[in-house]
Amino acid sequence: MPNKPDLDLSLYLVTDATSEILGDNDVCQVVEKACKGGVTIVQYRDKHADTGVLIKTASELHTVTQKYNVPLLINDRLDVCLAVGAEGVHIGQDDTPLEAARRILPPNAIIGVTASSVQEAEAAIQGGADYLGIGTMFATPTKKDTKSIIGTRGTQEILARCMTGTKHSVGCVAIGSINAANVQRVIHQSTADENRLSGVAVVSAIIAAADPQEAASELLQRIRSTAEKFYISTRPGVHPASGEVIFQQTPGIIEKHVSSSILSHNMTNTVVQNFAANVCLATGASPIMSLNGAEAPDLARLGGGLVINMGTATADTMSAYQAGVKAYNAAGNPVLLDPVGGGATSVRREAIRTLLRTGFYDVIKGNEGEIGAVMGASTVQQRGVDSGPSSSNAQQKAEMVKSLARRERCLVLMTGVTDYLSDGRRTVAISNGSKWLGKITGSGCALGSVVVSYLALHRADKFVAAIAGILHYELAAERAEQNPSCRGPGSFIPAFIDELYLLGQDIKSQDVRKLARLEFLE
Ligand SMILES: Nc1ncnc2c1ncn2[C@@H]1O[C@H](COP(=O)(O)OP(=O)(O)OP(=O)(O)O)[C@@H](O)[C@H]1O
Ligand SMILES: Cc1ncsc1CCO
Repeated sequence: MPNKPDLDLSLYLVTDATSEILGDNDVCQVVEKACKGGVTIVQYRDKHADTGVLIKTASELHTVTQKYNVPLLINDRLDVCLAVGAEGVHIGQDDTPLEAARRILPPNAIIGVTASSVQEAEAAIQGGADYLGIGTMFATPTKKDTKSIIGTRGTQEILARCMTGTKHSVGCVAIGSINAANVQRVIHQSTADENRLSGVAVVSAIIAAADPQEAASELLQRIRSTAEKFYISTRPGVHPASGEVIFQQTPGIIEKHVSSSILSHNMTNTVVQNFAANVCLATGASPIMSLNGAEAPDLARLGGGLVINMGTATADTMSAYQAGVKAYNAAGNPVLLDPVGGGATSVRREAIRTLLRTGFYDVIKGNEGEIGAVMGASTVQQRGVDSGPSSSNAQQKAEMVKSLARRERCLVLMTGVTDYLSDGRRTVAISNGSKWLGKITGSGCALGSVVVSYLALHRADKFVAAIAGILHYELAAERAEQNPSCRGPGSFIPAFIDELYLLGQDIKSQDVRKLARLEFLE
């Protein structure tokens, strides 16, 4: 056995010998294709074959994996590992105990351990496991004896407590029904602060694929692009922009947006379609109001952002939203979720759960009732789409956005007389805007359409991008209110559209620092 290699757990392939998954393919040929596609580690698992067959197959597999410099681990069977000189083993909680395995195998053997709970994970780390296989992520047809389905929340809890990602800890891969469609959200939603998965383990997503090489290569590309999608501000050593820097950057970002024609794809409600499209145009974006899920993949590749606004959701639009978020996640372009009326009915609460399960979001935006509904702990009972009276103070609202931002790994924007925005690290209160925004329908929805195109345009720091979009919107609203033509909500609307456009033209001559009522909160 060579020295223990630096483990690259990015794409971890677990083999399967059953006819439902492997069909009549040869496992060595499938693994070879998968290695060509980029799998970084392979585990040979066959719970039923005789020892002789296991050793023969493991030996053949080892010849393949060595060719690609990929470590081969054997599931459960230390004897097979020793017999073929594989790089290590993976053991479950009911298999050979970790310390026994350590005694039996050579010192450089890789030993991975399955963990379904914080306790199991802590014990495995204490015992010197080289990595953890965390799961079961989702119910999986390849493993009938699934002890516990823990989902992304359970994985996040384990990662948070085990301090993965620090140099004192071990790598972690998630396992259980992970495939190309859900891999990005699995990585994104499992992350707890700096603690994140080192990769994912898959079985049928590669073994049962028509083309295992292509399946592996697509998975690896999605895994790597998701890793890059993490906020720059949370990367160690990168100092997030704050205060002065934001004021300095905002006019330039707004000016760039005004002449960008960046795509703002809206899967929005039937009430605000026209208003939101006009708001987008006035800010310099190019709107498309399309609820056709079938065209989402093409639109997702155009470099813009997507709004999913549940205002007039139906069963049909729900499937369009799901197609939309999947397409934009896959393309790596931003998605904003606006859970309109989320706190009003049980149907909407269920829709939120479905959408959070389907993909991941760069921004979750809503009024207090809606943000409460996403948190699963409503602070106000919504009467329809409006928020309802609030009993939370400023500090509680700031806490709400911050904790949801940390939980969902995204920006959270809670609108109202004062808006609260957080990326889980930085939180600001923005008190610009006009009272008339609260008296017209769709002002929150249209703000979402603007924020998403700012995110698509300014990729360096989503938090700064969102602030630029909010200020463009709210400073224009202030100017519209001051315009003599504005006598109430009706005449406010055309004045507002005008000012969105005009502010874009003269932003460079404005002192944003003076105009913005923006307070940084701890
Ligand atoms: N009284 C107010 N003063 C200043 N700005 C306001 C006021 N009320 C709302 N706004 C602004 O209006 C925008 C929309 O916020 P609001 O909370 O009303 O959204 P919403 O309830 O989701 O709206 P809708 O469902 O009609 O789209 C935000 O930019 C917010 O700051
Ligand atoms: C009034 C209304 N009803 C469903 S969506 C919507 C627009 C504001 O949210």
